[in-house]
Amino acid sequence: MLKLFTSHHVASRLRNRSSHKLARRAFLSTLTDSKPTDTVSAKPCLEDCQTVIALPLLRKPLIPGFYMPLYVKDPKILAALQESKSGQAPYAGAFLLKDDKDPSISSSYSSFETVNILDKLKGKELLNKIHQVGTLAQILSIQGEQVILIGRKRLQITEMVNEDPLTVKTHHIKDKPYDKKDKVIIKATYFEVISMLREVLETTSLWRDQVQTYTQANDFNYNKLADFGAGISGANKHKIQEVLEELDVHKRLDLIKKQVEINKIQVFHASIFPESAAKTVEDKKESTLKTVEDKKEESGSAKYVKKTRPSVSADKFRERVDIKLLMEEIPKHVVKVMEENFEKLDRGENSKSIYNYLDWLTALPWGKCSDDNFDVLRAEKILDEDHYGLRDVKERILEFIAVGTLTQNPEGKIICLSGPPGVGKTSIARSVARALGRKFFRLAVGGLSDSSEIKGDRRVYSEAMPGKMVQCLKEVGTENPLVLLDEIDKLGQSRKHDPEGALLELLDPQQNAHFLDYFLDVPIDLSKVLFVCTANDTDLISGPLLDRMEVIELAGYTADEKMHIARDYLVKTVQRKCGIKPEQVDVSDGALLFLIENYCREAGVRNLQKQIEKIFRKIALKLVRQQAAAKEAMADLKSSEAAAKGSIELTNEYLRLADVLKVFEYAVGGGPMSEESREVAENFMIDESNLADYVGKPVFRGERIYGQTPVGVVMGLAWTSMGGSTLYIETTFVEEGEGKGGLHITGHLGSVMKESAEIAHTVARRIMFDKDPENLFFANSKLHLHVPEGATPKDGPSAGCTMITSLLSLAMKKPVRNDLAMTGEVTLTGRILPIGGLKEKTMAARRSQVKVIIFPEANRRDFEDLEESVKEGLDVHFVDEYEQIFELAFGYDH
Ligand SMILES: Nc1ncnc2c1ncn2[C@@H]1O[C@H](COP(=O)(O)OP(=O)(O)OP(=O)(O)O)[C@@H](O)[C@H]1O
Repeated sequence: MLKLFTSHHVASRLRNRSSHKLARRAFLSTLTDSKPTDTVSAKPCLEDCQTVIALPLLRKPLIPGFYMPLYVKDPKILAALQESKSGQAPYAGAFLLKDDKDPSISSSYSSFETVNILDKLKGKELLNKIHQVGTLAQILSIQGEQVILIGRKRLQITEMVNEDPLTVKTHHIKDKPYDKKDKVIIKATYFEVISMLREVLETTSLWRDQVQTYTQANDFNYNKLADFGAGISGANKHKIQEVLEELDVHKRLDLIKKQVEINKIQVFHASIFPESAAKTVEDKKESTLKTVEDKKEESGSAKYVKKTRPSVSADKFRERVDIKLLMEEIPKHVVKVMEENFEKLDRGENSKSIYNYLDWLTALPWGKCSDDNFDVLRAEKILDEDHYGLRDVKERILEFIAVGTLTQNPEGKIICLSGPPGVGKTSIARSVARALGRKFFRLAVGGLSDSSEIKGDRRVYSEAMPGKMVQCLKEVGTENPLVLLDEIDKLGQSRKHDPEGALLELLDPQQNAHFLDYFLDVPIDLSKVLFVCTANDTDLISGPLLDRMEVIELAGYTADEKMHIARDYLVKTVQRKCGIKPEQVDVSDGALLFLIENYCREAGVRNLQKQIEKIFRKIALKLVRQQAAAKEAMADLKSSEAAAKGSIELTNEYLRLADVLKVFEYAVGGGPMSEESREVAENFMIDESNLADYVGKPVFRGERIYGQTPVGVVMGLAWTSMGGSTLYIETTFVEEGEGKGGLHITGHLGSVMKESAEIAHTVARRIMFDKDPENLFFANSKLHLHVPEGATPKDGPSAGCTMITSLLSLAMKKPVRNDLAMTGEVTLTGRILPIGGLKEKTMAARRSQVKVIIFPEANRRDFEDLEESVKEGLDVHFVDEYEQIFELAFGYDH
């Protein structure tokens, strides 16, 4: 079931957010484009920017390629920066402050400000306090007091030009050229650093965030790698300044190597000395090096280092959220909570739970949404590309997208895709996400019995975790993913833990804009999430949940549809997944049809897919065996050839093996296949004759038990959550005696079906009496009515007409026509009432070679709405009264 849900709050939330979003877009487009924007279009070549305003940095130097937000309070400086930005040279100089121990300086910035002490220090005094080597920084944006810079080049101050604001003349320093002969060593170090950085990035998500704020990841050379490494290594500011000042590329790479190594050790250290790791470990790094190495050896596991929790100061988290904060993307109440926890870390309260908490809180994609794509034509193409048929479902999804196009707001109901297994519910939801350009997340709610899975744990114990929705947002990295709530009809029951209540809160537009996860303990906005649900049986979904959904039924596929799906989708996908080239295997239509009809009589295509996978796995194995045999034989021949010192003649067998090998190398390695090789390639042709070699003998036992239906047996049609199915109603005579008339019922029937059988007995008796008052069969016969397969529970009223027919057949000793099936509820007066699951029942009848079907008149419209391929070749009758059924079932000539 596909449920597309957006809150009616969405519109207003989007409106509120739109200004931020615009700001974010503008910001990102500037970030990703290092070329000048409109306002800086006349910017001169970097080389010309020699005279710049000097901005002191307190926390760390600005590395070329990285962004840095600043908070500038001095209006004079702001005006100067503004002037630079809109003028010819949108640049400033960023220089690390040498000494930050001066309390007057430290107290002048809040926990989120990088630093602004320009109003405290001026002119020469300031000049003396900053490092002379810094960075030429492009001014990307200025919003109020917030300035965003991106590092471009290294600079060295040569003289002061102006005192207030401090303006300096600089020269751009270049890396030392390296000798060609050093290139090999540099290259080796380069690769070493790359592999170490890879390891570091696996270690912690904190550094991964920093990578995202780097602009030149696609354009790496030795120099840039060293800078990049410095930016993400987590080194302290003095080390980074050292890297900034180091112009020898090899030495710079070496510095990074060392730094990354130290950080890995720091991670390890935090794992074995958690309490001491709480304090700043910078100073301890070098001294603990030895101890850690010893412990590493003791544990004998290098991997251990990777898996452990790094000790970080609040700065790491601050860095993670700095830009989001500047863009006001994080709600104020969350900022407040973050700040409180940062302060706890600053005070040294470095408990695992604070770390964990902040790790989640700061990692959420506050304000970050993927842009919805409401291009209907593109969406249609994607849906058709991924799925055959499913006309109604696709139409409904396109309607939803069309509404989004007109309103720029994907408001709609939650869509619930309901149908038997394997009809494509999950995969269509995935396609919708692809069509809309949203991230996809599948949340299996089947069997879920504890609301904490959705709402998270309270942070009363250290292993507490947030709920699935928070995990989802962190994983997808956007606030507007498409979340598939899979198998919502199988939600577990628990009064105490009430998972349904948690789901209602999640799906309710009134509540989910302020969804409260117990672990996060701050409301989060889930109104932009698009919820889609799936279910096999919507009857099992509780009323309040179902009320919020718009159900779209996926009834199952006809044999013809399955053929298309198998040939055009399943075979191609499975073949690709098994690494087999299309020209190597040909599965004939006949084989596919045989599979469909004799191996997988199901509503969906799940089993069909499994059978096709079986075929291709067997072929893959054959190919691999061939290759191994060919290689072995070739090696043998080569060695005997060598033994004979060239005197051996290549036999035909050798040549054949060599060809097979070439062919195989093509198949496995994807190399070009020569024409010659192609000829000897073993092409696998799968048809009806050899299908059993791949998938075994047909396992399917037909639903049809009787070739010729005997007296007292009639075929009915049933609906189950697995799709439609045929079922027989059998009645037999037990004993006769005056006044002994009665009915014994078996077959694991539910109460409704049992009542139905009693009604059928009464109606059949009346009909018999009307037709032949002399006939006392029902009055004097004890009868037994059974519905095979006795182990399967059955219920529902729709077998009423089938039961009456079965009883009358026995009473008249006349079998019904052989190719007949029927369904319909019957009242005591013999009127026929409508049934559900008409499409599934029709398809089940087709699968059992039924030619004539009797449906209630009230279902005529449902039948007419079916696709032609489902209706084709069937003789369908619609009836209001049982009398009409009597005519159809017994009024035939033998
Ligand atoms: N109309 C279709 N066209 C192409 N492939 C299809 C179609 N319907 C189903 N499939 C394929 O069949 C397989 C099973 O589908 P899927 O897992 O989406 O079924 P489902 O309805 O979600 O089943 P379940 O209820 O068991 O989760 C998938 O590989 C899917 O791509």
